[in-house]
Amino acid sequence: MLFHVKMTVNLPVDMHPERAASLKAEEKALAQRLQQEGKWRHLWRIAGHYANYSVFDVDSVQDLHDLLMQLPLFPYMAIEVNALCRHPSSIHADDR
Ligand SMILES: O=C(O)C[C@H]1C=CC(=O)O1
Repeated sequence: MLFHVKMTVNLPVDMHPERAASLKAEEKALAQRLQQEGKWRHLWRIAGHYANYSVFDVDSVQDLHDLLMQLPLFPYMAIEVNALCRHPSSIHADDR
């Protein structure tokens, strides 16, 4: 199942810079692992924002929820989820 996810990061202004750097490093490591595993299919920065558009390929809504909740930056993100299905005019056979 494919999901389009928007994540907007809002770190507290008073968060210690070392804590912020540590969370970002943990997030990056997990994000890259999930990309290598094929679960995090796309990761795009939204220009001008500390936010991203992502596409996840997971087995269920529960899997998506569990994945998002384990992200180190999860407590500091506003997350919007949209489920995707195949468009009848798409020429890409790997859409699903
Ligand atoms: O930077 C972000 O958009 C937040 C988050 C998503 C992946 C990652 O490494 O950090």
